[in-house]
Amino acid sequence: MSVRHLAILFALVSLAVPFVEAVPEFWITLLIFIGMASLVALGLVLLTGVGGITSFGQAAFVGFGAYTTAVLTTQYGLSPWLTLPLSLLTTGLAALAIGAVTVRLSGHFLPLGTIAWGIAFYYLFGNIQWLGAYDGISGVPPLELAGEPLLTGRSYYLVVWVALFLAVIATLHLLDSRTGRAIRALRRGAVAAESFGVRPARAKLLIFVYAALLAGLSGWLYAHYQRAVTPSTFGINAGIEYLLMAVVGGAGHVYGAIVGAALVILLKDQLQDLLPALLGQQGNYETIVFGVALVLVLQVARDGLWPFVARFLKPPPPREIQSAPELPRRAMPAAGEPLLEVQEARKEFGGLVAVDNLSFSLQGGEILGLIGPNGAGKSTSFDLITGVQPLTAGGVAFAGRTIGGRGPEAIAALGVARSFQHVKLVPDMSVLENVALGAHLRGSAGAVQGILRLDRAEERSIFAEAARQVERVGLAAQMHQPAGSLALGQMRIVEIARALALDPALVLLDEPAAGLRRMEKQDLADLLRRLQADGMSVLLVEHDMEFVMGVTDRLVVLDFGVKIAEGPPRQVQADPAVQEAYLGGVL
Ligand SMILES: Nc1ncnc2c1ncn2[C@@H]1O[C@H](COP(=O)(O)OP(=O)(O)OP(=O)(O)O)[C@@H](O)[C@H]1O
Repeated sequence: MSVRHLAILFALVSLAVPFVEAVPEFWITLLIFIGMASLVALGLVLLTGVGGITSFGQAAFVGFGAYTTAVLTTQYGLSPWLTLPLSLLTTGLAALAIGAVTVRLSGHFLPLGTIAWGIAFYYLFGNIQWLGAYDGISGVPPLELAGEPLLTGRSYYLVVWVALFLAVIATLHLLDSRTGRAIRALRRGAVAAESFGVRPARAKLLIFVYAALLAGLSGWLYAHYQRAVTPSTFGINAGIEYLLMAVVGGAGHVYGAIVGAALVILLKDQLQDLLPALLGQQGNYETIVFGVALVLVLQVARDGLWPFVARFLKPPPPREIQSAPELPRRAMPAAGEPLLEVQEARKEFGGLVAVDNLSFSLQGGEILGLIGPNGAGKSTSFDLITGVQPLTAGGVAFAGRTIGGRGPEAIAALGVARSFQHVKLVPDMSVLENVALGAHLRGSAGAVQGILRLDRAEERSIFAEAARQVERVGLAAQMHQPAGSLALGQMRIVEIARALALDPALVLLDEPAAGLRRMEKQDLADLLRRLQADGMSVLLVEHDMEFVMGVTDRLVVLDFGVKIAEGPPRQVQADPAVQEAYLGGVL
């Protein structure tokens, strides 16, 4: 059975539950809570599991959704269905404001930030008199459907679970879209994603707001089910429980959210009776058990429980490549015209001058080698050209435009693509999907189009292009394998395919031949010559001198950040200063 079949079966069975008389009311209540919690956990799967943003404060957004509808229905007499968009709007705006500050935090400051506002909102809800202070708001009206109030658990159950299934479908669609690829790429660090046009702060804010909206929806459902709201439901304890659900179920796996929510809620229900009976006194002991469980899960099964379930299921079939209209191509610069001009570029790291007033130029259709001993400043030069590192002084111009000082996305948009010395692929994404990320800037579909599946035509074109580039670099046989399963040398070639998917005028390749066998190096040299014949320019950093000598038109040699030679390969090879820099060993 495949994941898809299991999901459909599960959906059918769960939607049939309220119609089965034999299911006790008590179970219906538990299942309603599982459904509402799954919505929050689903947001966390995207936010924490996929996007790498650990949030302890998600319960506060449940509170925003719940309080908005409680206030609007009890104090202003609005109909509950009318308050749904307003609850989502309030939650979304709150998330935009909080997220704009939070997602920019790095390392442990980010989860700490979420704890801080998780606690802050609990006290805020509890101290505002018109929100009922710590007593909260009661008398929230029930939802009505076709004029009938949904007062029974069985009728409410369907609303909750239909909302959950719609949210699952929306999240699956989002992940399988241009935006989803960008979000998944971000977890492995922002540099590669940025170099292909993803704006990390924007993408992170997007999933922050998306996760908050799911939490707000859960809060809206909660308010009309419980018919009352109190701040204690939306405190930091609840925030920790939601995170536990996502982690136990398998942060990063959409269906793990439901598994985790079910497990935590069922366990909590049992432990709340069992532990006080065992210990002989009342108390929230289940919180301690949850803490221990979280630590154990992180030790034993970092990916949560879903991968254990998925092991028994048929893996999804490889993505089908359908014929689709080609994406628009960029006009290549004229051969021999100046394309890249590096002017007195300087980069200091503290007291260390990594690149020292470096100037060189590269022409359209040229393959230029940037060589030099270890630590000479080659990779730093790449970072300066592609905007990954800001220049300390000097400038860089590309196709007549100043690019020094611009961000990596803006430079990528002009047609500059690169590979990295330390491979930066998303290991659990297929080779094809990794390469498709390279075409990010050639598409335009946003998150909403992705969720509504209005992006299919563009996605077909992006994947057809990605497949072409994978074939172009000779990795057709590995196209559907996870990128992380390839040998290091092949991963470097995948990075070239990803760079080509951007349709660049200039590709910067950082040690592409490292880890390749002799035949593979020959294939790579042939590929570079074919790219050149197509009008592309290449800036190449490479330690394999035989390869460099065979493929480049010209060389620039760096030593301690300073250019010590420049010219045709044979002339540079004979240069005494270059021989000296390499201690006579390599050249
Ligand atoms: N982010 C950084 N912070 C501090 N120093 C750095 C940083 N990046 C590079 N350096 C230093 O700058 C110098 C140039 O490094 P760079 O990686 O550009 O050299 P390279 O020529 O690419 O070397 P290799 O061939 O070994 O990759 C080195 O001394 C390195 O330690």
